[in-house]
Amino acid sequence: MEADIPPLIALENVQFAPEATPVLRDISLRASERRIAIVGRNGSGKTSLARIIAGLVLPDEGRVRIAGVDVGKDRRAALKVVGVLFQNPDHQIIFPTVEEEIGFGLTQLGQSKAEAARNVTAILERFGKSHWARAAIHRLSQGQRQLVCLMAVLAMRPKVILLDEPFAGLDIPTSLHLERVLDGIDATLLQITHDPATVQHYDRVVWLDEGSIRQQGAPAVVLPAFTAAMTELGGVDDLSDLAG
Ligand SMILES: Nc1ncnc2c1ncn2[C@@H]1O[C@H](COP(=O)(O)OP(=O)(O)OP(=O)(O)O)[C@@H](O)[C@H]1O
Repeated sequence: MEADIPPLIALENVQFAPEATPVLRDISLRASERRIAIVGRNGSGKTSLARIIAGLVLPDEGRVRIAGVDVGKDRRAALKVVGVLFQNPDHQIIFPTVEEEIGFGLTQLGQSKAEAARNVTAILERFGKSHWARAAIHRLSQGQRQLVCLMAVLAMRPKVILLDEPFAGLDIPTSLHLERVLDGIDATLLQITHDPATVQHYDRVVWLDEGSIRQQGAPAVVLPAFTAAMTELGGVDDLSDLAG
């Protein structure tokens, strides 16, 4: 029976309150769509939610299962089911060369050095970037470093890829290139964004507001409501009223 198939992303009553202040309040989400967006104001809890879904942070209450894996407890299994692309590539790059950076995640998955090297070669070929293998990462532009991070995540073949504002800081041609690359990816994408235009073709939009899900559903329904609310706030708001 279809109802018995667990959803790819399953959150039940997730609460997160570091320093006793609630950041996420009773979040429940069951989703199996291939393209899911998370929108919300600054400080509404989007990145916190992404970190919990990736298993990088444990919630104070509630259950998180991605493809059936308890990502907070089983870190090795979590690496196989969920990958993360942060807004700033420099927050995730740790190695000096492109091949070392991409290879690291693969050896973390348990691949031998030879197997990892084959997979590094394959992903670089797929993106037409074989000549980057020995390149010093710090010499690449921000957009190029972002692409290295994306290749590193894709090489690990996770079922779900979390994207935290992946277009921030990228110029228009680089953004369009990244958008085309993302559109062609098989995995489920969960994208955090402030730009409704980049996710209007998605399957589902989740609107976070002060740590709770205010609305979720089809982009054609949720995005206009979100944009109208943000525009209204923009008319009266000042920076001292930023959420958080
Ligand atoms: N570990 C933590 N300790 C204390 N406060 C935290 C912690 N993590 C997040 N917060 C607070 O939770 C709130 C939500 O932060 P979060 O980064 O999840 O929001 P966001 O929606 O991603 O914001 P933005 O759009 O500005 O990136 C903020 O007020 C932040 O200061």
